[in-house]
Amino acid sequence: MTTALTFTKGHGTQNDFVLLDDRDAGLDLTADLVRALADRRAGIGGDGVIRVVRSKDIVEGQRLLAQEPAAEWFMDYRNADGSVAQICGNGVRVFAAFLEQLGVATFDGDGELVVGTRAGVRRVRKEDGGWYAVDMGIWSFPGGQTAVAEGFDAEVLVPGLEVDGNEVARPALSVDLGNPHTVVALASVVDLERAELWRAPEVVPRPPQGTNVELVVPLGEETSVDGTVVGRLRMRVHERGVGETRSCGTGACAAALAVRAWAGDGAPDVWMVEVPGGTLRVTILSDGHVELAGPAELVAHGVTDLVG
Ligand SMILES: N[C@H](CCC[C@H](N)C(=O)O)C(=O)O
Repeated sequence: MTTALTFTKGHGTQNDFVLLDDRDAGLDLTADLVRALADRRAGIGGDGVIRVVRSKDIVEGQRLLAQEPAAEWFMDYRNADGSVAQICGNGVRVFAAFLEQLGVATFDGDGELVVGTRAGVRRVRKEDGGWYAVDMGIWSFPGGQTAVAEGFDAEVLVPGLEVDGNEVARPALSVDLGNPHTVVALASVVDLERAELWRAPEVVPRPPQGTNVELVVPLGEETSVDGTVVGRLRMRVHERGVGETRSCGTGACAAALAVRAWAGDGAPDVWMVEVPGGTLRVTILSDGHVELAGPAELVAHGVTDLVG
């Protein structure tokens, strides 16, 4: 006998998720159940599944409770293929919106909501225009200063961008946002659109835990009304454990960090990242953190018999 399972559907710039309220920690979220929920034909459909659980009720959350301020709620994020990922930037914003809808979001005196993830705690603020801004924490270039100086530490073969029938090994820069990313610059938006991301790009050397691959085209800089120089870039992404998605928050951070590194000194710290599902704002902070801002929408609520 199946037990009905309530769910909420949400997205951040069309990176979409099935959200589950597991405040009583009674759900056994198996990889099979994740795949069934995320299936766009036989299930509800999503790039990922997000479970709301108390930090005290999940091992990865318990270790966070020793930190101040404690994150009462933990975002248990899973990719559509059932794999576990450390962090999901678009997902954190949608998770915060879901907590608000459940009536359990506690923004502190500084207007911050602290949530737990497998990559550590993440701090969320709401902006006047309705966007959520998330401190995505400390980032790094796993290839170190050598990779930054040379501009790359990997190569990527992009499907659909062969030259005279031959695959082209394109230089790429690895970026760690708590989850792995590999960023490739393309010469034009025409190439960006030509890439056939229904096939996985090949990354050399192959990262042992896989990687999210971002294809980027820098679009220049502009000066905003407050005088801030803002960079713009366009991006498509092939996500680890999913395939091509319409957006990737940690991927947008990785893309901005790579493009700024390639642009060298004097490049902007604020980037507007155009993804197929919308636009995100990335702000590279002086304390080694990076901030991701963008919308979060909850679009449906329902009951499913898919309980595994
Ligand atoms: N869509 C997510 C990234 C999921 C990354 C996941 N595919 C992985 O295995 O790291 C985001 O907005 O950051």
